[in-house]
This record gives sequence, C-alpha cells and structure tokens, in this order.
Amino acid sequence: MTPIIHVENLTKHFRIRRHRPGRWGTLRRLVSRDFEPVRAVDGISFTVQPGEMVGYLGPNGAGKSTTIKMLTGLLVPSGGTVTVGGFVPWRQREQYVRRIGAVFGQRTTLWWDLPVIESLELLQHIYRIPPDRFRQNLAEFRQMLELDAFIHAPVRSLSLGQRMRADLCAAMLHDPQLLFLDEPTIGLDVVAKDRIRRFIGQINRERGTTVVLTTHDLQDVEKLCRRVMIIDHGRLLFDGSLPDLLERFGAHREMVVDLAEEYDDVSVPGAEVVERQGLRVTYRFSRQALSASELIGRLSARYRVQDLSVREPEIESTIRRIYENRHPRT
Ligand SMILES: Nc1ncnc2c1ncn2[C@@H]1O[C@H](COP(=O)(O)OP(=O)(O)OP(=O)(O)O)[C@@H](O)[C@H]1O
Repeated sequence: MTPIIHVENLTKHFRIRRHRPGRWGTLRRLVSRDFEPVRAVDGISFTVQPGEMVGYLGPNGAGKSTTIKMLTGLLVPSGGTVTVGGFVPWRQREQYVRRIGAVFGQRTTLWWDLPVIESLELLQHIYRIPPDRFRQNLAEFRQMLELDAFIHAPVRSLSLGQRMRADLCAAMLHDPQLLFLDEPTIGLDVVAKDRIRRFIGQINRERGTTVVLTTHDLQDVEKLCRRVMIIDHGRLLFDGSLPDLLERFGAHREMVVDLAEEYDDVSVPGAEVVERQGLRVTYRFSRQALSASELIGRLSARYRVQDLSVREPEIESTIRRIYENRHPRT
C-alpha cells in the first residue's frame, strides 16, 4: 500500500537569542545578534499507511507540535521531505487543507463570537462542501458528538469539552482523509475524554480516516492507538506497536502467586519479593533474565502453589522510564 504520510529526514531548527546571565547579559542580549540554534526536530523519518491511527508521544519540548505544524503546512522545514496524500503541505497549502482536518486542543478553529452552527455553515462555504454532503455529515456528527444542546450558543460560551466536540465536528465536515489531533483531551474530565475518544475511534473505524494523535494522556493511546511513535529532543526513540513497546522497554513483569500453605521463606532465585500479604506473594522478575514459565517451574519446585497470574508492566511507567533514560536501545 502507498503510505499516506511520507516523512524523510525531517528537521526544523529555530534560532533563539542566547541567554546571558546578569544585568549586563540582558543588555547585551538586547543589542547583540547572538543566536543559538534549537533543533526542535532533528532528522525524523517515518511513514503512515491509510487508515492507521498513530500516537505521537514525547515529553514537553520534545518536538511534537513542531512536527505536526510541518505536517499540516503551518511551518516550513529546515530540511528533509514531507509528502502527505501526494502533497507537499507548505507548498500546496490551499489544496492541501481540503484533504486534512486538524484540531489543536489549546485553541479553537471556530469563530469565537458566532453560534456553533454558523461557524459550521461558514466552513461549508470555505471548504465548498456540497450541500447534501454537508447536511449528511452535520446530522451524523451532531448525533455522535451530542452537539444539539449547545449548537446555537456562541463558541465563547462553551465549556472546554463542548468546544472540543464542536472543533472535532468542524474538522471532519469536509471528509478529510487525514486528521491531526494535538492534545484533543487536554483539560477534560473522564466522561468528556471518553466521548471524544469514542468519536475518534468511530471515525477511524467507520470512515477509514487516518489519525495522527499527539497527547500526554496515555489512556488516549491505550484506548485508541495500535502504533506509537516516541520522540524526544527532536529524534524518534521508538516506532512500533504498544505490545512491542512493553516487550522492549517494560523490563520487569510481576507474578502474583497464591500459595497453598504458609512458608517462612518464600524466596525464589531470579525474582524479587515486592509484596507479601498472607498467602499471596508478588514477585518481580526481569523479562530478559527469566521467562514466566521458568519462574513457575522454580516456584513449584519449592512451594505448593494454588493459583498465579502474570502482570504486565503499565504503559505509563514504561513510557516514563523511556523519557527518563532518554537513550533507550532502539
Ligand atoms: N517558534 C519557535 N521559536 C523558537 N523555538 C521554538 C519555537 N517553537 C518551538 N520551539 C522549541 O522547539 C522545541 C520543541 O518544541 P515543541 O513545541 O515542538 O515541543 P512539544 O513536544 O510539542 O512540547 P509540548 O508537549 O510542551 O507542547 C522546544 O525546545 C521549543 O522551545
């Protein structure tokens, strides 16, 4: 299949004024042309297939927004190539924006003082959406996103969750093949997040819309994305499936064992006891050093075991470890 997104050695360098300490430093900064480069995106390559839903993750300042801005044509790269659906985003911006939708969680693309419905109608004209298609899509999204309660209210009076739902509707009205979402659930409560996630999942499944999702909320990723890319300091640290991520970086697993009788010593070579409550013992063991079946063998050679289960590491702690180490094996 031909990829819908093709990114090759993409870079974006900004120049910021060099910081100098003290009052003289501030003065010199004002008059000098002393700049230092920031490699916001530093040689990234990847492809995305049509219909994929990809989570694009990274700590603050990693380069996520800069990448999304280049993919949506808002920023011109310093180097490398990007083609999305056959377009070079920043060169053919006018035609290109008809093919994509974008939602930036931190700001709305709607008109602040207009009622939601009027903003949506304006978009119909801007994108030249055929009337039938507009009516059909609007009816469908009104229902999916439960817009009716506030569709006649001005955008400025909406809650954050309502605004996000209106923005998602606006981004999808012109049937984009590709949707870029930058922090679509930021600041929302659990119920509102869930509604947004359901919508994103549904349009990806039913319409085959390709989705690139930037988020700090790992539940967004767990619930929606089969593939994740992790970026830090402008470089890709990982690109693969969630199970692969846990396999490679979730170094430890836990085994919860219910013993059939009391033992003074419950130790097992190669595993560490992390919790003991009555007959229940939790062991932690290294994925690389020991398989679960080896551990079961060692356990049952020493103790009578009633029941056991293996706990996989949480995605949250695994990703935090990647961010903290910064130099994992790729
Ligand atoms: N317009 C700009 N001028 C100078 N530096 C910039 C500019 N935009 C971004 N940067 C710098 O580039 C780096 C990457 O920023 P970017 O906003 O892409 O990160 P991010 O991963 O989206 O972070 P966050 O999760 O905090 O939004 C940061 O060091 C940031 O300070």
